[in-house]
Amino acid sequence: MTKIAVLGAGSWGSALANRIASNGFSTVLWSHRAEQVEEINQAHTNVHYLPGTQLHQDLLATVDLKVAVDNADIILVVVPTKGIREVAQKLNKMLLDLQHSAIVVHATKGLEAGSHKRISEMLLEEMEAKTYTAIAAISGPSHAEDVVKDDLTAVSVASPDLKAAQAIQAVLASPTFRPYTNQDLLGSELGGALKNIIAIGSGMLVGLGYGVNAQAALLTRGLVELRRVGVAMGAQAETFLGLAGIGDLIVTGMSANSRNYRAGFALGQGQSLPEVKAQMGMVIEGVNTTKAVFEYAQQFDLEIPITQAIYQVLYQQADIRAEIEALMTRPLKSEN
Ligand SMILES: NC(=O)C1=CN([C@@H]2O[C@H](COP(=O)(O)OP(=O)(O)OC[C@H]3O[C@@H](n4cnc5c(N)ncnc54)[C@H](OP(=O)(O)O)[C@@H]3O)[C@@H](O)[C@H]2O)C=CC1
Ligand SMILES: O=C(CO)COP(=O)(O)O
Repeated sequence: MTKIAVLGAGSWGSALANRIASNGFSTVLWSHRAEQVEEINQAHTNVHYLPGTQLHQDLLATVDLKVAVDNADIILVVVPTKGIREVAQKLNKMLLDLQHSAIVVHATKGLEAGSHKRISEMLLEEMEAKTYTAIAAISGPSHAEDVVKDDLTAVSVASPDLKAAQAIQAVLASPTFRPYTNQDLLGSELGGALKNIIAIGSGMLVGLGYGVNAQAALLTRGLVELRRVGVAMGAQAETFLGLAGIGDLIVTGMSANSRNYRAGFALGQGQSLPEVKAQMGMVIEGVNTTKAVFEYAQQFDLEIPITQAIYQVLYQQADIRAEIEALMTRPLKSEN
């Protein structure tokens, strides 16, 4: 029987594990917190990360990484960007000890602070080639809160290895959850990571009281920046018109389920970044990714005025209204 291990029991790891367990696959969710494992196995809930959700009763949680990954066909890594290297190192050691290899797929949406590296680049650096048969990424518009309610969702499963992407597609798919394969791993990862910056900006606009015209302008011009940075990093331009690009930009930029949007909203309402982080209790990936992209664009002289404005607000305590005014009064130019 196909076995799937999911590493990381936050909102998205739990929702994906629940999705796969609901399809009847043997699914083991690894958490580094013993009390959370007990809650999932006994009450079938994960109240902190998915309040009000009843998880599938066959979903097994464990703190033992060996139990999770032993004989797993697919290993899904869903911890925040800053935890990726630590988890990849543990996974690598365990797979070497077990003399086992699997398809390794991640669903994390960020860039590493400092190095500007993508998640798959970090996985490849931390894991020996004999521990994985393929590397892939799940991306696209998919809030955990909606997926656990079986709201209709489509995602992309990206890997240069089409057969691996199809294997992942098969374990996730249901009449309410439709994964598409995509071979542009780089573009899919970048779309998922970079849209978080613009989602913070969209939340700021709504927090300040601006309307849908403003949001549409921001998302559209934000997409231009995503594509510009993505193509400079080696992505295919058309990926940004797909689920991992505009799809995810719409969902995170328009929905109060998004942590990045909610963070921006609270900043727009006048809260400070430390206050917002303390209250969220979940990862806000776009904050570090804004810095990573700001630095990358400076290094390669890319024009990304919206991202630069959001960077100024997050890292230089710039006034949001002043940044908006500066953006709106830049020299007039052609759209393309
Ligand atoms: N939430 C969503 O709807 C979606 C999220 N994503 C992406 O998925 C990734 C994870 O997000 P999400 O699930 O929301 O995050 P959460 O903040 O909800 O949960 C993160 C989980 O990872 C655990 N964790 C963190 N570091 C480590 C580590 N070093 N070792 C083991 N476990 C660790 C946390 O444990 P602890 O409780 O101890 O902190 C927590 O269980 C992010 O990159 C996000 O952008 C993508 C699509 C949808
Ligand atoms: O990427 C996501 C949905 O596709 C989740 O975004 P947030 O991390 O902002 O909630």
